[in-house]
Amino acid sequence: MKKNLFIAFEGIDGSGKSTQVKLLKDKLEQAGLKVYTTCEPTESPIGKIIRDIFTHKMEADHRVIAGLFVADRLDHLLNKTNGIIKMLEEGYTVITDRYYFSSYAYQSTHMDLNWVIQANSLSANLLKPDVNVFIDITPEQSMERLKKGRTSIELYETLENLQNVRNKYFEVMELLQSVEEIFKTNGNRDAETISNEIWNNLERRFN
Ligand SMILES: Nc1ncnc2c1ncn2[C@@H]1O[C@H](COP(=O)(O)OP(=O)(O)O)[C@@H](O)[C@H]1O
Ligand SMILES: Cc1cn([C@H]2C[C@H](O)[C@@H](COP(=O)(O)OP(=O)(O)O)O2)c(=O)[nH]c1=O
Repeated sequence: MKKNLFIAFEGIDGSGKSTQVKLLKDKLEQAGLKVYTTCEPTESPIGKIIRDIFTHKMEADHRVIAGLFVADRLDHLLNKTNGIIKMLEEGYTVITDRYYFSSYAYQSTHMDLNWVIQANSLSANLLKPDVNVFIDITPEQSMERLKKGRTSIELYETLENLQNVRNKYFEVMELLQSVEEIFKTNGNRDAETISNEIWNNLERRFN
């Protein structure tokens, strides 16, 4: 293993992204790599505004939310202290829980997909993931898991919206299949099985 990769996890809410990020981090560290895990919305002040909107502490139009994600993502990449580009330069393998495919899927359920892709083009031109890992679960499974683990339901967490978002993910993955590396995995299996499948797919990419 020599190359340090940038890996993005994608999927609807509750698909198991953070579980899989952790399992992959453990495997990569056991293989001797330095691993930096991160997420969007980020922990930055812009990310905090987004979280406040999602938890209903603030209100904002969907177009404002789309713009905030564009800014949050650019800071995620370019931040001089812990930006993804800096961490890659320092030799870390970087795993992010969500990246621009999340905007393509979630924001395009409320506005034009091409606008969302254009608005994120600065990020896409700066850094494309070596692989986007898409974990697929049904919106019904998602709602089941969210109900178990949450005390409140966030802005986009309704059955109908998650159905739309999942459809958008498939639409945009097809649209961009020639320019993006995408690995799809069935998230309706036990976490270890999914993790092993992801590992089998990723291992060769490090050589
Ligand atoms: N493969 C799986 N099968 C069943 N439940 C899972 C699986 N992976 C994660 N979970 C559970 O589903 C919930 C959401 O998982 P999480 O990893 O936080 O998803 P996400 O980061 O995509 O929202 C958590 O309660 C987690 O324990
Ligand atoms: C990164 C990103 C997230 N989101 C949404 C998806 C989630 O509903 C919400 C919070 O993301 P996240 O904390 O990853 O939620 P979960 O763990 O439930 O998947 O932000 C967007 O709408 N656009 C984006 O670009």
